[in-house]
Amino acid sequence: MDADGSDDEVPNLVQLELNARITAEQDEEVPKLVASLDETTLSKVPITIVTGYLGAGKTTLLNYILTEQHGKKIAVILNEFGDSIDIEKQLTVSDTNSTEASPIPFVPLANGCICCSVKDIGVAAIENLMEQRGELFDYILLETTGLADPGNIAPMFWLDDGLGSTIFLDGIVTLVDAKNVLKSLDEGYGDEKKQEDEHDHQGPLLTTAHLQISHADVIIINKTDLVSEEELEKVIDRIRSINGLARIETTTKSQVPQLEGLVLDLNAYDEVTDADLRFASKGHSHLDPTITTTTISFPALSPSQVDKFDFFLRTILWEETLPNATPDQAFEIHRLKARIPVTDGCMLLIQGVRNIYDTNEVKAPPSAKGVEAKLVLIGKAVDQPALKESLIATLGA
Ligand SMILES: Nc1nc2c(ncn2[C@@H]2O[C@H](COP(=O)(O)OP(=O)(O)OP(=O)(O)O)[C@@H](O)[C@H]2O)c(=O)[nH]1
Ligand SMILES: [Zn+2]
Repeated sequence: MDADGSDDEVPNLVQLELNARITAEQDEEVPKLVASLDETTLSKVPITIVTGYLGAGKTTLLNYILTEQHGKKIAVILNEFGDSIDIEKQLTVSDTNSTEASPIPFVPLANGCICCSVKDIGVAAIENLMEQRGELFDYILLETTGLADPGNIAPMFWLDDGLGSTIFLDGIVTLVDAKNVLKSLDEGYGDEKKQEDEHDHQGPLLTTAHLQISHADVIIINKTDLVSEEELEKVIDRIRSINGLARIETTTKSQVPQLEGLVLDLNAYDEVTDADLRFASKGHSHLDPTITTTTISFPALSPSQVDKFDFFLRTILWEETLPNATPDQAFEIHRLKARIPVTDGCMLLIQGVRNIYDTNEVKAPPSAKGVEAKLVLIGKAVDQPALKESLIATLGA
């Protein structure tokens, strides 16, 4: 885990101050605290990380979801102080269980969802919260603070099955403020600290906005009411050039047309489909000087090249150097997806975030016959020719 991943201890809960008004109607709908978690019947709960720059519309999205009648039991976790106040103000809060005897800082809502606030985030913390609550939820949504780097958060929740966690990472949704995002990308607007850091290194600016866009599986461009159609097109093009893998949606007031595929059921970390990689492979532009998406295509691997390919990945992700080639510029990989056919009829599906990656070997579908291998990289200087040269040289070595 990298330097920032030090959130191993269970964080303190931030007590929501509730001035609860209990109505008879709500009282009936609010589920009571019952059974504790039963390991044997437990299925894993997907967690979606909702990120986005300051004021982009994260809380607006979560409020929208919490008040909609979608028939789903969603636990919303806020990783910030300010928003607990928003939620308290904006939602009719029922607090049947929070007498002195109950330390649980959840706000149960009329549609079966709950909301709570944590100071720090971590798998243990969230599992504890779920256990405390004694109920199963269909989904967990975690709103990070506006300055969070999702590349540090995602690996915490992207766990191997073997670890027996009760939650799994479904994906990362990044809210973008259509009006301010270009400024944020160009100037690190409101982001002075990052900017100072960047001045120490040379090269184009890497802002929080870049990090939040490059790690996203879904990007919701919000506040479209504040920009013209031309401006919106520019925003979409810039974002697409940074992240060619993410699904992009535009909204006003964070009102997503549906939850499935945009906020829930993203499955962004459990498979790599052809469709996932198709868009990224349509050539790349250089609208953003800092972060870009690039696709490296190469022939299917022979079984003896599989280990060599893995060595290539380990070297670029863990050593941050190129085997058998010299990089022209320092590179930095934020996100990686690959579909690699092997000539023995297997297919390698590879997922990566920062320096962590996971390879799944599946039987290649018939449609994969004669298809090239594709490695998609999102990051800094990932489009330099030396990367492909290194790969080809390593496979041939
Ligand atoms: N004009 C306009 N305003 C919006 C839209 N969506 C949200 N807002 C407003 O923008 C402000 C910030 O929205 P939030 O949802 O609090 O943003 P956030 O990302 O949670 O902000 P932080 O938690 O402070 O980082 C609020 O006043 C919202 O009402 C939109 O589509 N158009
Ligand atoms: Zn917020």
